[in-house]
Amino acid sequence: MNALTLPDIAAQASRQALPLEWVGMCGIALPVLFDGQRLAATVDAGVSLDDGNARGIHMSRLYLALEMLERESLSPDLLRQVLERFLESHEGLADSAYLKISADLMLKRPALISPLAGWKSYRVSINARLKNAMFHVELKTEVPYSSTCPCSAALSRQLIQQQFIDDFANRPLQHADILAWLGSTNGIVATPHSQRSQATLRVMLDDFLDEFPLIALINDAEAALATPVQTAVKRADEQAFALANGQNLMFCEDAARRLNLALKRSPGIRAFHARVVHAESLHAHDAVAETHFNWEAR
Ligand SMILES: Nc1nc2c(ncn2[C@@H]2O[C@H](COP(=O)(O)OP(=O)(O)OP(=O)(O)O)[C@@H](O)[C@H]2O)c(=O)[nH]1
Repeated sequence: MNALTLPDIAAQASRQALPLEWVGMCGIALPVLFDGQRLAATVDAGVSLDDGNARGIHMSRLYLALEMLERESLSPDLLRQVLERFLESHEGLADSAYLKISADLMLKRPALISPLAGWKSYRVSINARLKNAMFHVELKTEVPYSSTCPCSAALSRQLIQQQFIDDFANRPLQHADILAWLGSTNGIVATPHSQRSQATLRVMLDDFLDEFPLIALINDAEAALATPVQTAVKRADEQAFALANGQNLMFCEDAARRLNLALKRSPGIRAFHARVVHAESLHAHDAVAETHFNWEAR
């Protein structure tokens, strides 16, 4: 054998003629560009191996095609180009191409009242496929928020009413006394439980979008829930957060319905699936709700 001739096992015939649905690489480290940020992403890249007689695909060709993602900002068109490159480099072997990009997107968020701001990190992934010449792209993200139980709030109010009856029985009601009582611990003898909650959103995008509406999706979800977790917080911000929670008491069902309405109004989305998880402080288990729209059509 000539020293320059390298064995090419992938080019050999397969011992067992069998096509494969997905072959590729998972967890490739890649710095990608999105909305002016450089994100440390991990990428899964694959194709179908439709030629059952071929031993293997050419991993390096997929890997090298990913270089395009380093130079240009992520967009539907860029992902489609990468997937087309996957198929061109596997002509006769593969009919379908797949790409998944996962990263943490950092967004700077202002405080509710004070002139402060801080960063929030959102787990995002973009899942694209080119199959039967059809291009599909799905966005996934996770939005953390706070939820206060409406039932617990009602039960607490009832106890506060009972305390009021006990404390003011047979006494004339004086404005100043009531005001002082409202500011005392007796005026809030019971408090409703709240929980750190998370919405996981998956959306299928309309065809021919110029850019990924990821930030709009996160903003729309946070606006609908009205109680996103905060970054920089002074007492004035904490008080505003308490008010926001009190004005937006939510079971997990309420949160799912809010998201359903918001995502239907959000532009560029043709199908979605939302799952909310309220990490209960009443129980050691979670309260969970799911909702979707056009999702079976994916
Ligand atoms: N198909 C396949 N390749 C693997 C696997 N694990 C490692 N590789 C290696 O990935 C490397 C790159 O594969 P190719 O893209 O076919 O490399 P190449 O033959 O030099 O490149 P081309 O000339 O473009 O085909 C090879 O050295 C393979 O041995 C595997 O499970 N499947």
